[in-house]
Parts: sequence; C-alpha cells; structure tokens
Amino acid sequence: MGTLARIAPSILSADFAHLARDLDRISNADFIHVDVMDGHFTGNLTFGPGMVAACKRSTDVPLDVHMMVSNPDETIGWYVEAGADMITVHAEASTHLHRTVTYLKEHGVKAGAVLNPATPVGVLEDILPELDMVLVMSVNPGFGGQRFIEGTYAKLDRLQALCRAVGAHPLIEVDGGISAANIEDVARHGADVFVAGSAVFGSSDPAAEVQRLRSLAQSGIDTAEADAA
Ligand SMILES: O=C(CO)[C@H](O)[C@H](O)COP(=O)(O)O
Ligand SMILES: [Co+2]
Repeated sequence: MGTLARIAPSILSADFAHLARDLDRISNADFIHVDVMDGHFTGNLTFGPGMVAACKRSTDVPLDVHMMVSNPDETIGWYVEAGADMITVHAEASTHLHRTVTYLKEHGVKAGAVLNPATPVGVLEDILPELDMVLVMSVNPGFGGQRFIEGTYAKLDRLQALCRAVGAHPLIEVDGGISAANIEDVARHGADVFVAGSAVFGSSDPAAEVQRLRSLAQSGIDTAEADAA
C-alpha cells in the first residue's frame, strides 16, 4: 500500500471556551496539532502542559505537540508527562537536538524536528535517520490564518532529495496556510501530514473538512507516487 495522507487540525483555531466540543468535532482526524508558544521564540503565547493533559483526557486522537519555545530541553519533559504522542522541536531553538530526540524515544514519544521558512533543510542531515517526523513551516510561526509561503514547494523537493540521499523515511508534515486550494499541490511535493487550523475550524462542518482535505491530499500523494514509479 502507498503512503497515507494524514490531517492534523490545529486547535489554535478552535474555540477555547468549547474545547471538548471542538475536539469532538474532529474525532476523525489523524493527529490533534497543539501549538505551544512561549511569547519569546514566537510573538504569541498559547498553551502549556495543562492544555495537553486536558486534550489527552478529551480525545483518543494522538497528540502532535509543536513546541515553539526557546530552550525546549528545559520544558519538554512537561509535555511528555502530559501525554504527548509526538513532539516536534524547532532546529533553531534546540541546542542539543540529538539529545532531545534520544530523550523522547527513551520515553516512548515520537520525535520530530521543525524548520522555520528561512532555515535550510541541510541542518537536519545528520539527525534525519533518527527522526520520526520533519515539520516544514510554510508560514513564520506565531499565528494561525497566515498565507502559505510558495517557496515551501522547492524546500519540500530539497527535503525529499536529502531523505533519499541519507536513506531516511520520516513523516513530512507541513504547517501554515494549508487549505483545499493548495493541499493537493503540497502533497505532490512529498508531504504526508498536513496541519490545518483556520481551514478546519473556519468550516461549518470541521469533520467533513478533515475528510475533504484528506481526500485531496491523498490524490496528490497518489499522483506523485505514480509519477515516480
Ligand atoms: O504553528 C502554527 C503557527 O505558528 C499553526 O499550526 C498554523 O499556523 C496553523 O494555522 P493555519 O492552518 O490557520 O495556518
Ligand atoms: Co503548528
């Protein structure tokens, strides 16, 4: 079987006053994407481990915790304890990425690294074989509802080439400005996990939007795999 498209709605665009209801509305998602921001690495402040633990109590969907924080090594244990299934840390913020990835694996948590739009894929070359996921930011981190940066397509191509060169097979997640208008193209360039905040929660039927995005992404993945065969 070929690669499966996975949709990770970002609760950054949920109604925080009705979080359990909104999590229920996306129970067909593949991951719940939790954007942790510290007001320092990003110009915005969002969730801490209490929110991750609350999500864990409210949904069976695996939690994909995106840590947009300075010095992630200092606080990553909080999110492991809170029940994160996958944690991604920014390459720009982590001074000991190999140690962090090793720590996560030892604690049974999937490990990923994130690249800001201006960070070249080459910085991950030596750690790629250890990673469960690479998250490519297609906006500058901090806020939902931003416009997708078109240079992401070429960056995904470079990441695919690097993965092939080192024999690594991480999931490739893309985050920021993903919608029905571009998800098929993003999938054609090698992504298989798609974060969508405003597109999902801006819809009157979030579950139907998750399904629509997944079908479009799957068709992009299938096209790319047929072209490569
Ligand atoms: O990490 C993020 C922002 O830093 C969010 O995950 C992202 O922006 C999702 O929101 P949208 O789909 O509305 O762009
Ligand atoms: Co995110």
